[in-house]
Amino acid sequence: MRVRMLPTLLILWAAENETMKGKVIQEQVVFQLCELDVYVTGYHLLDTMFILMLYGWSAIPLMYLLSFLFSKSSSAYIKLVLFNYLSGIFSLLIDVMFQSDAENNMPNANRSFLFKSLLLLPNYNLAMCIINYFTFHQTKNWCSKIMHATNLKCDKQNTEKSVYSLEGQTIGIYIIMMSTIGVIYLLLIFFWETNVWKLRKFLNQYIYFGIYKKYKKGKVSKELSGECDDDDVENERKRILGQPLEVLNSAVLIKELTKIYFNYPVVLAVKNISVTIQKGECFGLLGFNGAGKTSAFHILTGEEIATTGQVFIDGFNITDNIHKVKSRIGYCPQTDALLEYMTGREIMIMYARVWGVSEPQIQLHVRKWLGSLQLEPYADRIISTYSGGSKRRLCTAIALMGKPAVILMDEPSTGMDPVARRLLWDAVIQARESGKAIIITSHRVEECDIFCTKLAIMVKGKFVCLGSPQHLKNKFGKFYILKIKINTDTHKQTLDDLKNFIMMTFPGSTLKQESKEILNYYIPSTDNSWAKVFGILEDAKEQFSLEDYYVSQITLEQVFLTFAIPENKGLNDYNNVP
Ligand SMILES: Nc1ncnc2c1ncn2[C@@H]1O[C@H](COP(=O)(O)OP(=O)(O)OP(=O)(O)O)[C@@H](O)[C@H]1O
Repeated sequence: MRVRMLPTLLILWAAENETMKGKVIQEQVVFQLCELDVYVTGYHLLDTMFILMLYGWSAIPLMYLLSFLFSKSSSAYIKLVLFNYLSGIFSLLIDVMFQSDAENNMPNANRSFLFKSLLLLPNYNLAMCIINYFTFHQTKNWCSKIMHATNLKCDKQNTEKSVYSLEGQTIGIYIIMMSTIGVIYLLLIFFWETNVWKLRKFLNQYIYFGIYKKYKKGKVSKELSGECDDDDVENERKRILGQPLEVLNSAVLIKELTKIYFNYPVVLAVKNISVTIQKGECFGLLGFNGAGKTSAFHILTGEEIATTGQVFIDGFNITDNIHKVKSRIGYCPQTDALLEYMTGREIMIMYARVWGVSEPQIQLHVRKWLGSLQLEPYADRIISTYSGGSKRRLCTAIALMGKPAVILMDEPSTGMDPVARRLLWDAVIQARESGKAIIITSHRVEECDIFCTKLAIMVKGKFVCLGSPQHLKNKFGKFYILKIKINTDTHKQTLDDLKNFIMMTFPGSTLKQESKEILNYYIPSTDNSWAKVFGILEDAKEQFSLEDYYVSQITLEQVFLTFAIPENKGLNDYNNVP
């Protein structure tokens, strides 16, 4: 048994590794090592190749099918490699144990079921092909040499039959099984690919959510009501609910979108959000870690199913027309989705073809996008050699190229240096101005301030504010930032007088920071026009011999940070602003 198992296991190892070319080389090395000429001499090499090709035909679809069980590629890779090794080894052990143990008490029906089940495993079929092929030819060989061997079945019936026959120790049944299960697994993949979306939709929207709603009625009506304290968010919601789809006529329409992860414990990631994004608009989704941005984003890209609510992209409902929607979006995911063994130019050409750019135009089109993100110098290098920032730039170029109606970018500037970031901003502004709708998530608030025309800040799955960056700054930043640079030789009494002057002239102001040279105040903007503030400070500059002063509006980042304090309901309270 050991003699039969060793080459078989080695060949299994060879067959499971990497490319077909690699397999053939490994296989020849194994045959040479084990001195198994029977697999390579004469036309036998063709038989061996045929067996290995059928193994690939059946194993690859099975691995693809099983990969749906995993959400992470790394764990899928490790577990499927283990599955391959173990299924090969154990199926063979089971076969050998039960075939050789005649006194086994297992009923025949069970034994037959067990063997039939093993035939569904490509590794078992491969192993049996290899073993039986060897045994068949070796027996034939010995029979031709030792004419009257007593313990060998050297009768004509045995020696003249084909190795592909279905009787005795031959490989016919295993060849048929590998061919058949390859087709079956491919059909299952096709069925899964075409129906998984409907199945997930049914499970999420009707089964899981139905049960959840039944047992958590109070929580659902409280958390998922969609009502919001902020008037902009509330007005947008009412506008969307009150108008028909045709009137809203938006590139992206998100209507009462909710996402619940039905794990343990259940997570309400997105809670009834509504917003429209028009063509030529760039919508920035801001929020702290865990706010629900990525969940909302994944629904827009079709990676996740919405639990309730609707999303329309370019007029198509994402839940009913996922394939049409996918062909209308450009997507730059958070993790670089690149084929690492292609060059930058090759991958761009591939995507240009996917987008349907005509062949004569492809080179020009690709050159334009490579140039716009300054990727030309690396264009002919393999992607795995790119730096993190260059990979992000390539992902951005792929998302922006072609003719998508909507572009989705998940933290596109992560890992980019300031120059690359500028290029990205220019490219996004250009795409926006060409009439595309862009949705972007970013932790860089200043970035959203530059190119977003509309912003929403998400906190615990809900929008807490909505509007243009300037609108948000005006609305939530009801104070100015005043920085006063004092002379280093200013007397302490003069400094105290200056502080009293500011407090008296701008009641309600707060001294946020004080250093040897700089006083940093937040002063209320209500009742204090820019002209009035500058007029007062010009006088104060003379009176207190100030070196300089600087008045500015609150930054978007400071607006964003006000939402970091959960109890900060009065967002105009600048004592809470960091
Ligand atoms: N697949 C998942 N299964 C269960 N819970 C999830 C899953 N994905 C996200 N969550 C949970 O949903 C909530 C929102 O997560 P999400 O990733 O959408 O937030 P985010 O705003 O994108 O955060 P970050 O800025 O860190 O990417 C979190 O509580 C998170 O733990």
